[in-house]
Amino acid sequence: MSSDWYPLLVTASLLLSHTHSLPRKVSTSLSSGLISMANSYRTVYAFAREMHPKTVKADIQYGTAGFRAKANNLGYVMYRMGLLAVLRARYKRATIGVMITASHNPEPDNGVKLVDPMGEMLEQSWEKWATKFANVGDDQLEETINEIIKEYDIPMTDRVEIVVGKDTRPSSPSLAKSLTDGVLALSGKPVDYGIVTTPQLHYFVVCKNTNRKYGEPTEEGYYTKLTKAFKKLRGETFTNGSYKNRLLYDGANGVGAKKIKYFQELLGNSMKIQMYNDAIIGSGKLNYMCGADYVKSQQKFPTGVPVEPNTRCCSVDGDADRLIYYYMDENNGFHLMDGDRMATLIASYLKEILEKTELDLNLGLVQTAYANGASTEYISKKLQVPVACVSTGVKHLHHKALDYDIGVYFEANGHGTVIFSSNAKDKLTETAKNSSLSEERRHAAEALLTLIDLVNETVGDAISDMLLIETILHAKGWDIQQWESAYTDWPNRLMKVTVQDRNVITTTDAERVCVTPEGLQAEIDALVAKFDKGRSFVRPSGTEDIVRVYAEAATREQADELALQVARKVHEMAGGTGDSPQLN
Ligand SMILES: CC(=O)N[C@H]1[C@@H](OP(=O)(O)O)O[C@H](CO)[C@@H](O)[C@@H]1O
Ligand SMILES: [Mg+2]
Repeated sequence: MSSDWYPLLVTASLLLSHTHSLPRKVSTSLSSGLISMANSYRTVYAFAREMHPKTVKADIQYGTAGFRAKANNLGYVMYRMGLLAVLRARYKRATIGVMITASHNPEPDNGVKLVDPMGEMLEQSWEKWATKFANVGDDQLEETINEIIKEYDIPMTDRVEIVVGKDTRPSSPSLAKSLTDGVLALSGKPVDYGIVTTPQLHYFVVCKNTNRKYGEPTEEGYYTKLTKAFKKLRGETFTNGSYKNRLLYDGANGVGAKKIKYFQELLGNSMKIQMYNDAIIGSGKLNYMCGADYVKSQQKFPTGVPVEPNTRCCSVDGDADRLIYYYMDENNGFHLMDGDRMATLIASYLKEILEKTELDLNLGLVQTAYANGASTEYISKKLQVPVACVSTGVKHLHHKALDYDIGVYFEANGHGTVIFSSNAKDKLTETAKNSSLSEERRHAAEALLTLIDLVNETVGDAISDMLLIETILHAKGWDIQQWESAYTDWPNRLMKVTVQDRNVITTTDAERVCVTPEGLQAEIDALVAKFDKGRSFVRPSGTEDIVRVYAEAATREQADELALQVARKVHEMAGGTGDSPQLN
């Protein structure tokens, strides 16, 4: 297939996209001169590249969360992702999303990830194309575009929409401009939603690709859908038993702080959310000593939130797709309620309500190897809900959760959601409508249907998850201590090891078994065997240039010691750099 025609479009759209900044007269003569200029398309194409030239020699890799780097190194990557998004959209004949964010990373960083038509992360087989697009020289870009068009036989005539969102980082607007230039260069139609949370962006993409069946593709549509469901489930009584409808909320000085204001307004008295860490009114920096990642990884109370003993608090991360709950007890003891806790609470509640519907729908929970062993044991043995373990990264969890009628998935770091199959939705709708069934069955089905509207099924969504957790605690009449009492976490420790090349570590069995370097797994097994309740695994990070070591054991000291010994083994056998690992 010849694709020699597309530079014509490039010429046209670039001229059009840049004419807005030209004086009217010049602009008109440029537009009318398009055809005669067709032969000089290469110059125009080069002009686009000159505006976004490749500035970094070193290769970067499309990882677990797309590309992440220092923001000032990302302009050309954005431009190229704009090109790729259009190609992907044409191939899928659907709207594709692009989110500009570096999530929980520091403010000077930024990043980009593509969102597939049904809200999934970019399909794995295209990750290598994303990596290739980002790394080829400017002069190979055109050839690379031709190559992908040929490989997938991409129809290049459709006018496709690319939905763009960004977080609050100061670098985001100019990066969005580079991205948009890429979209326009291939005659795509960029739809810029401005500053939104990552899960809002996923929601817009799905709304558009389902012809609005999933909801209205607007911010207002999103707020209305979630708050309406929340209020319906809460009913007229806002407190219940030990449950109080007051929550301290840490917005991480990011988009999560901006957007919670709409919820505060729409929820009225049904839920009192007291927001802290809003950079707009305070002076705090994005994710700095606050936010979900800080709280989870440091196991510390964030700055900027007042310490009130035994009061329920939560933190979201920089793009509001992760959520962590916690509280401080009266002895200043910090208690963390992470993704495993949320997953088990949600799965247990869904199981309860599902039983009342008497429907034959299968419910399952998906975790990664980082899930605390106590949570896995509790949910599989006590609650008898099947648990699957998959590789790190939301795409793996989401994919596995599709195997169930109701699939709950969470990473321990607080990223997760629930997805419902169309079979589940159909059966619930039938049951809710069937007047010959008992009131209890019908009510349970109706409650579950409302709950589906409260959940952002497209991706883990901190605010939607928070409303879901609040709904469940309200229904059970629980305070945060009652929620915590379900099980006791095994002490655990996460460590990082720096090595020359992290890819020398390869794994299998959902990353729980190390395949190379040869002999390392046997060493880990021997170390684990020395510890009571010991468990440990190692894997190369997908977002940082390090190897992660995880260890669990019966006591804190033992967990620390096991992690340290495994980390030292990794350092020794996998080309460690710098000093031998130490506990910090
Ligand atoms: C142990 C851990 O928390 N790993 C995180 C981290 O991935 P790594 O591949 O471990 O760097 O970032 C991912 C993207 O945010 C997230 O999905 C994952 O859970
Ligand atoms: Mg995030």
